[in-house]
Amino acid sequence: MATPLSRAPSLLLKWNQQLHFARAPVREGHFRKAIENFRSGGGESEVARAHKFQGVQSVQASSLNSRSTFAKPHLGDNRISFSVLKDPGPLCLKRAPTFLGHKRSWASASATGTVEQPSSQGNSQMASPASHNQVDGESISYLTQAEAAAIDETLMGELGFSIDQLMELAGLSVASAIAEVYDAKEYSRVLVICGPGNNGGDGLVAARHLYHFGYKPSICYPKRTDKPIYHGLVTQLESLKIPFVSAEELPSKLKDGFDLVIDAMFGFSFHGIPRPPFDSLLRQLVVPKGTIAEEVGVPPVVSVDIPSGWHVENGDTEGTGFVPDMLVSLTAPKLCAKMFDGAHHFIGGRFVPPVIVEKFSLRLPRYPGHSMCVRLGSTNSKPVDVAALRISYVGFELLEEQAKKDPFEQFKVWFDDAVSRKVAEPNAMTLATASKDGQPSARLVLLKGYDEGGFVWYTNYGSRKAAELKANPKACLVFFWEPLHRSVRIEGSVEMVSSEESDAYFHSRPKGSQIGALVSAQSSVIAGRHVLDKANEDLNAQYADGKFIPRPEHWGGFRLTPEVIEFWQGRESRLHDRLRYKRVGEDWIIERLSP
Ligand SMILES: NC(=O)C1=CN([C@@H]2O[C@H](COP(=O)(O)OP(=O)(O)OC[C@H]3O[C@@H](n4cnc5c(N)ncnc54)[C@H](O)[C@@H]3O)[C@@H](O)[C@H]2O)[C@H](O)CC1
Ligand SMILES: [K+]
Repeated sequence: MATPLSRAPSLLLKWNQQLHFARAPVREGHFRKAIENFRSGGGESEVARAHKFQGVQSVQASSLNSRSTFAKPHLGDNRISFSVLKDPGPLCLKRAPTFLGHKRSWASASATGTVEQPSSQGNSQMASPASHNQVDGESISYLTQAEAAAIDETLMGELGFSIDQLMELAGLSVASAIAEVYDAKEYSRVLVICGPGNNGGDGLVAARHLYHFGYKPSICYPKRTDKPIYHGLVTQLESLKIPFVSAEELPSKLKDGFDLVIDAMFGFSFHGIPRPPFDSLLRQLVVPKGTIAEEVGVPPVVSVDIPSGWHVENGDTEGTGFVPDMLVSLTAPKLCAKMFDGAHHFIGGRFVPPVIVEKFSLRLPRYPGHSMCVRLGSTNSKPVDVAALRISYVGFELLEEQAKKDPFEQFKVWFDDAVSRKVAEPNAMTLATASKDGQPSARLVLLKGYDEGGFVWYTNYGSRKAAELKANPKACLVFFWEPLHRSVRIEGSVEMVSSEESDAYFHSRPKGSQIGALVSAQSSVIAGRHVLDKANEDLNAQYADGKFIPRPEHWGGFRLTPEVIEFWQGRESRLHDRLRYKRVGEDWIIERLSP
């Protein structure tokens, strides 16, 4: 059923920048006539061809069917907005030379757009010029190649910016975004691969900022541009003793020399397919499907503005398989960013003045605080197929001949592996308990010690888990060490640790945590955060000047004495290794379980 006009979704069609539209003075009457022509000409095949012509993947061919109605077309600079009776969704239209009887100007005129739901504020008939390219509730603009270049030109023309300035801000944004995601201690060795244009310049600037942030950058800059700005950037890096390495000197597995790679090869002026040596450099950044980056020696990759080698508007049209882990879009994302489904997408370039925002009808996210970058939500409009989320567990095994006879020794081997592989919180474990009548509950707690006597954690004795353990002193602990594809499951009976043990641990904790234990009546309902803040403030005042804080009676440890410990090692094709240790008297027997 057609939507009543008053509630019609509004639509903004943006004319393709490559067209000659601007040369023809267009009047509203012309447009009306064009639309009529378009409709009476039978839109279907035209639309389908337009879709192909534009190669814009996000636009599906959809026709202006008989239910479509246009009202009050509004002509902007190079935009046309109007209301249409049509379900929300993407729309594309094209009309060939006779469109307006104005052959030269309108040849191959085409337009794409997205039909929006009317805003709750009303004005459903007319889209605001700033409302194009909305995605996923995060309404931001995605730029064509021509728009990106036009924004740059305007910034450096009538707005008086210099390229050095913009590049400095772009490079600083990239370094700031990297620092938000990749810790300088863990990802210190950063390889910055720079291309011949301004994207490469952004990489050189980012490398300098990363150095000052505490990283250890190296630069691969195989095609240097002979211009003063680039000479200056190179001199600045050399003065910091930042090494320059040739493409030939790089290890074939980049992971052998670097913890992180910055791809600053090509930005929005890229065309065609990458020429040497960038073609082979890019191949070194590809993680083949079905493999794990770490195992094929590819460190995480951060792309500046565009994943290099991708078509600026259509993405990885060459099927290179290159997908960076992080993309830092500059000014506004380019259309190809819609196809980016890596883990982190940021925008940088907090210098866009309102006049640019208006001129190009930009929608940009708000930057938090004083930050130079802002994280975007997922731009991937595909719904997550949870059932399809799977990784291949390759590289480890757990065979009987390798396993220790004693499960505590085996646990130590795996726990130490998890620590040395820098698993985040390797001592985090799920503790499952059950009430007396069998209602299970589970939560994460931290292991604070283990030996042959059992596995120990501390908590509030008034909490739900403590109550359940009192009523039913049996529990299960589960560890999951994802990077190693390992899990350990421990079942047994639980008892409170001695008060001496609890005292000793309590007083080893930082003062803030000791006071925290006094503040919280864990699992009880409270009126608001202020209750905690107030109690915390009072107790801090009470125990100022290093005064001894006694362990509250309601706080202490539990120890689980295991009867069963199972070690699970993920293996290929779901044929995992499972070894179960069962206590039999003083000994342990080991059984292999089917995966
Ligand atoms: N407004 C901003 O946000 C700013 C962004 N900046 C960055 O500048 C780039 C665009 O820079 P530009 O110099 O125009 O182009 P590129 O860096 O993309 O590269 C052009 C460079 O590459 C060569 N080239 C093109 N295609 C190929 C190919 N197939 N194989 C090999 N080489 C190729 C071409 O010849 C040129 O030499 C933008 O993306 C941002 O990163 C500015 O720093 C500041 C303002
Ligand atoms: K790039």
